[in-house]
Amino acid sequence: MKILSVENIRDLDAYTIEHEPISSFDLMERASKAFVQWFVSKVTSDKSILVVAGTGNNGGDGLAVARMLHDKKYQVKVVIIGNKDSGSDDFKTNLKRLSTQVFEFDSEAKLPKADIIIDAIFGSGLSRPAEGKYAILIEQINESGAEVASIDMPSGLFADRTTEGKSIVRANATVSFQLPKLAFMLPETYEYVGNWHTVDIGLSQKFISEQETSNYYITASFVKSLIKQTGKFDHKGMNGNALIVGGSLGKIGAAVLAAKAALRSGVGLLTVQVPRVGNSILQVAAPEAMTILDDQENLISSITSDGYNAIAIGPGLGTDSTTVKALGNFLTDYQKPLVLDADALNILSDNRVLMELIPENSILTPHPKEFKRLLGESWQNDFERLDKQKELSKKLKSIIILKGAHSSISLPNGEVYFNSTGNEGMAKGGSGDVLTGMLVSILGQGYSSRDAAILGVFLHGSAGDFAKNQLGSIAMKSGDLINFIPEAYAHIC
Ligand SMILES: NC(=O)C1=CN([C@@H]2O[C@H](COP(=O)(O)OP(=O)(O)OC[C@H]3O[C@@H](n4cnc5c(N)ncnc54)[C@H](OP(=O)(O)O)[C@@H]3O)[C@@H](O)[C@H]2O)[C@@H](O)CC1
Ligand SMILES: [K+]
Repeated sequence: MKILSVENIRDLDAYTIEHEPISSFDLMERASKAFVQWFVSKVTSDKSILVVAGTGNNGGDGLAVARMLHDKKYQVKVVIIGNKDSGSDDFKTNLKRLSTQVFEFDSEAKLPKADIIIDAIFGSGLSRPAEGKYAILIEQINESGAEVASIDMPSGLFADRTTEGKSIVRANATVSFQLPKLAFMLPETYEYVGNWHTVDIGLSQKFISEQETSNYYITASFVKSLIKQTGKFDHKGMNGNALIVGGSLGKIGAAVLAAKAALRSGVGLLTVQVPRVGNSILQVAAPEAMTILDDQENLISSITSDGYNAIAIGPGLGTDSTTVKALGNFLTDYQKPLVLDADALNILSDNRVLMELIPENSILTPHPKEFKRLLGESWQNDFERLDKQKELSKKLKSIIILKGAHSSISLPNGEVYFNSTGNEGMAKGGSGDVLTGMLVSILGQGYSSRDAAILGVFLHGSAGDFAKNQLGSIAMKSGDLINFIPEAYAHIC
């Protein structure tokens, strides 16, 4: 699913109005109806509602929503902020059609009490940070103790650039029209956006398909379209031959998690290269995998490269100088895309000349701290972090999976795919090792690096969602993710 800029969204509205054709008022009716449909599925009619409306089209939506909820027997009050006489045409028409109580905002008075506030002050038309009486109103909403549902955007938050200042509505939920906004993907906006949803309001699919964008939101149907069909005459050689290099004394578990995840993700043959200390642990924990033993007892001192379709390096690897040397020697000769995680990334960050040796189209999977080390610098806000991620992907000609809520997958061509699966229960040690195993397994089956990254990240998150459903986010552990990989596959195959 594309994530469009505010300019594109405005043009999309205009195009739909002209070409469907539909009047702007009727489009607003459709949008408001979609919001109301979502709202009534969540909120019972015994709750008191306060709609807080600006005088643009977001405010127009708010007034239409107030009318529709009133018709459905909800108790609704409306507070308007701004000059009604200079409001948008559709705002004015909706004001005329409204028969509920309407108050004008008075910054000296208290807001009427309500269980739920519907926030319709500003949407995508925000042109500057909220100040003055708008900031006072937003603070009153945030302090009210009511649950807040925002229409299209939390008022005061910019959709596709960073918002200076803190006068932003803190919504429990945001219902966005048709497409998600870039701001929804970034951790720093979560406290304002809350849980977000999109509702279909029939904006032109033709126009959307013609728009150029570098930002995408990964949907299940998109992931489904990437899956290769398997056949009756497949044999293990056709499903690839992958190698995982990792483990050191005390960290063999990381290699085990990666190996088990790889085996559950469809690879035909799997070999794990571990220090000698890891041999029996691996052979018992993952008997389907073969092992290659390093000469060293407790760490990796050389890396083999012969005959594999895909290689992952990193889980539990450690950063001993012998291992650093081994990685350097390996990278000097090896040309095919790799999966690089955990200590492999830490070694690269500490030995930056090695970064130039990363093969094109490799997949790097840092969490934010590892990303910062890899980048060698910090960022002011999440939008800047995203730009830096794109730049680093281009520079390294590799894919970077920046892990977190809505993990972002940046490609060397500048595109970024944001993940739609996963949950807070996955923020535990070992979760990244599971992802690495899944990625190398999928890459080994002949998927391109891009498709492997998208598939792996989506399925990993989806396995996490199934695990949370069954076990709860507190009790689930990273090893549990592996048990739910089959359900994640079943969901999209
Ligand atoms: N178009 C369509 O067909 C559809 C649109 N839809 C809905 O329309 C919304 C977009 O509507 P919109 O473009 O009218 O912008 P909106 O967010 O209401 O605000 C604009 C007003 O706020 C003002 N303003 C801005 N910043 C300010 C500030 N800091 N402090 C004070 N004032 C400020 C700004 O003033 P100006 O910048 O011109 O000075 C202008 O007066 C969209 O989010 C969705 O909800 C849906 O119904 C689907 C169909
Ligand atoms: K809003």
